[in-house]
Amino acid sequence: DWCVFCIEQEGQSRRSAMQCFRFASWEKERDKEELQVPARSQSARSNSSISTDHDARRSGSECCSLTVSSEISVESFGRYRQLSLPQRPNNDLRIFTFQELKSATRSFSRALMIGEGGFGCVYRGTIRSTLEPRRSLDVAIKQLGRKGLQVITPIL
Ligand SMILES: Nc1ncnc2c1ncn2[C@@H]1O[C@H](COP(=O)(O)OP(=O)(O)OP(=O)(O)O)[C@@H](O)[C@H]1O
Repeated sequence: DWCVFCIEQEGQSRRSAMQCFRFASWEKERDKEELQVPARSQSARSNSSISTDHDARRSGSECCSLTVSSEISVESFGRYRQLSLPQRPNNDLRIFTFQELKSATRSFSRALMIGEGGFGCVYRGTIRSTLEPRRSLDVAIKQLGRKGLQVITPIL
């Protein structure tokens, strides 16, 4: 019911932004486990390390990185509510379903694993550009692992 993600721009500092979003259980029931990725916005602009596929097209970079977990329970994350950002229905975030990310990484195939950090494994994936649907974007998708949750605990 929670997703954590970070967005990174190729060629810049790896650790740039990490935020938590809460997803209501009814959304899950409707297969709406979603990951929100900042698109072009004022707030995104103010953080130069956040990458969007619009920006990617402008900069020539086609790489961004996401972190997602499908296994985190409400119980285990309930105490981290203070980290969540309000859902902003009118924002310009791009939303991915968990299913899309799963497909992009061929069910988080080990063959597509490109690295592992303290919070989980990173996979190479391919998603469609919203601006040009026929265009594919290479992305790095990070899946938050249980080890990652253990890392979060002492910080809070
Ligand atoms: N956008 C990316 N493009 C290519 N490889 C990446 C990308 N993001 C991560 N990786 C690979 O995955 C590895 C782990 O990345 P990750 O971001 O998880 O590292 P970390 O910052 O040490 O982890 P954490 O933030 O979880 O502590 C990297 O060392 C790199 O090899």
